[in-house]
Amino acid sequence: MAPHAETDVGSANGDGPSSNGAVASNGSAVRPRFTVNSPNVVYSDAEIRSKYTYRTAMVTEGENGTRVVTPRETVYDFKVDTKVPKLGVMLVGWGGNNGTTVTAGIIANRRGLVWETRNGLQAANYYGSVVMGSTLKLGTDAKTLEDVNIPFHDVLPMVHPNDLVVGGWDISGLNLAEAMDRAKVLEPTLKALVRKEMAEMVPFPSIYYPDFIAANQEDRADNLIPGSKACMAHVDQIRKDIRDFKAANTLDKVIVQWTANTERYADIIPGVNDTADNLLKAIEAGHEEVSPSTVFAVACALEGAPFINGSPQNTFVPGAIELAEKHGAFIGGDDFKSGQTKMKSALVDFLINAGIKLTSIASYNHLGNNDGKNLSSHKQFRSKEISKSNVVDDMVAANSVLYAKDEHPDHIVVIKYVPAVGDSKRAMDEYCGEIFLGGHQTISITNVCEDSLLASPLIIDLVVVAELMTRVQWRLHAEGGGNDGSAESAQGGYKSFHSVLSVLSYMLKAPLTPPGTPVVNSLAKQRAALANIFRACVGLEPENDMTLEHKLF
Ligand SMILES: NC(=O)c1ccc[n+]([C@@H]2O[C@H](COP(=O)([O-])OP(=O)(O)OC[C@H]3O[C@@H](n4cnc5c(N)ncnc54)[C@H](O)[C@@H]3O)[C@@H](O)[C@H]2O)c1
Ligand SMILES: O=P([O-])([O-])O[C@@H]1[C@@H](O)[C@H](O)[C@@H](O)[C@H](O)[C@@H]1O
Repeated sequence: MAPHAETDVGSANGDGPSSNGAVASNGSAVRPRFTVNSPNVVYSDAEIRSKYTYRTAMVTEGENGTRVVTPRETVYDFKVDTKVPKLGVMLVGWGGNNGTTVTAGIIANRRGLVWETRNGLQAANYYGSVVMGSTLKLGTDAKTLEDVNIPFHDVLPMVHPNDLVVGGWDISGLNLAEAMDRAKVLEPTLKALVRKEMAEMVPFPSIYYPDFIAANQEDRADNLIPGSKACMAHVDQIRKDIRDFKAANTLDKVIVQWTANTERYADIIPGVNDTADNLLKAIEAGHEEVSPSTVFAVACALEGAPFINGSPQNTFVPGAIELAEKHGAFIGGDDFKSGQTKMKSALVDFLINAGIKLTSIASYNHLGNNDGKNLSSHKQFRSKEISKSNVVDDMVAANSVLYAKDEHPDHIVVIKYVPAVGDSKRAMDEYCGEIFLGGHQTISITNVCEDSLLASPLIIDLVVVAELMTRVQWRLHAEGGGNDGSAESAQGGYKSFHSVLSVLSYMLKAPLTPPGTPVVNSLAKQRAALANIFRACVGLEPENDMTLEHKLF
């Protein structure tokens, strides 16, 4: 089999629809699973259009130190293209633990595999994926007044992960079956079932600039595009790989995700990576401070392929962000939020919103996979330390009752490499807080889980949501303009969301947001933003949890 093969494309276990309302197969417009009965929502063969009133409140200084709060309404039109594309995902670092695990997981789900474990039979599932494993309240049953919940995946037409065509690059040339063995994540019985297919998959050669990842990775770097620093030939080769992969698999779209080793931070140097033009010139000139992940980001922006960074380094230097904006290409990052940080962004939100003064967080974790090995090098650990450390800042800053300006809880992050525990990440956290009248509360958490089995569903969610966002457009609604497209010219054209997809924040430790806009770290708020933006696209109000129907009668 030729190199760069991918997982085959098939329907969801052959037993029914494979995407939201996917009464049609991949690559054609699909009928939604529900319709919204409102004059603000219009369905056509190819689109769902909604008129949505976004309600916020603006606060100004009033007299005598009071504040004045003025409710504000902005009316938007949203438009969702309901054609679910045939989608490819190209992983940078495909032969790593995450890359092999997510690929095997998709094959296992697509084929509806069941395998034997010491605890009995295990069937493939998408647990840990918000899109595939969680639900969303659609409304209240008109007769019983009970909640009606639907799979998150059904709120809008989305790609089904079973239909993803997976490929990618790796500096290690092992085929995916050998790489899966090296990863030591999956049960032998599952590996046996997917081995044949995985053995036919071989990553594209990749770019390797030894200064950016740990020296201990050198011995696996045997599948390389020649050259050890950034150059336009590397950008061009990556663009060509994307195009070839797209053509070979007759794909409508490709999304690229970095799940390769954590790199060291790149220095931000004026004239080198501070603007789009300077970054392109720096690559042209072979500047040593341009990282491989930034070269991938540049190639994707020029190719118009969404690019998501699942590692903590500053891939998105200012020039890379500006380049994506210029080309209207979508980007998202940084660093998959899989275990310890996910707990933290939920727990700290709870503690501070409960009025408990969090005074310290001590976070340790050790792991023995190749990620841990790479992070045992100081500069790479430093990237991770940064992404894991800023995740409570906004929650602390929002509570002026508990914290004075610039006051922060103590927060340390330690990661150690312990080869014997393999992919099983062990995280130990101690949260200390001050309670009523000088009392103290200490919460200790131990979290043991397979690192790659946590990260793989996030890779899927990031791809599915990012793809959907390429099909959502908006414009300000002009009074008198219809929602059916008839008065379109009078209202100005539709445009896409900002290039920086902060809507992906739920899946990422250090969410990238459009320049100058705030970062939201609270897990609950991140999920609400995701769900409510999707609801707005079908003309539904945000879920408000007031349940007045159960209180006022
Ligand atoms: N697993 C998790 O829970 C989790 C959570 C957050 C972030 N991450 C990040 O995801 C990344 C991947 O994790 P993993 O466990 O799969 O690591 P891994 O070391 O098993 O895999 C990384 C792969 O990237 C390859 N690689 C390195 N540089 C490359 C380059 N320039 N081009 C192409 N391939 C390259 C390596 O050969 C390796 O196969 C790491 O940066 C890790 O920090 C993982
Ligand atoms: O997502 P999370 O559990 O907070 O963070 C994890 C770290 O604790 C771990 O050391 C690292 O190797 C993983 O890649 C991941 O970043």
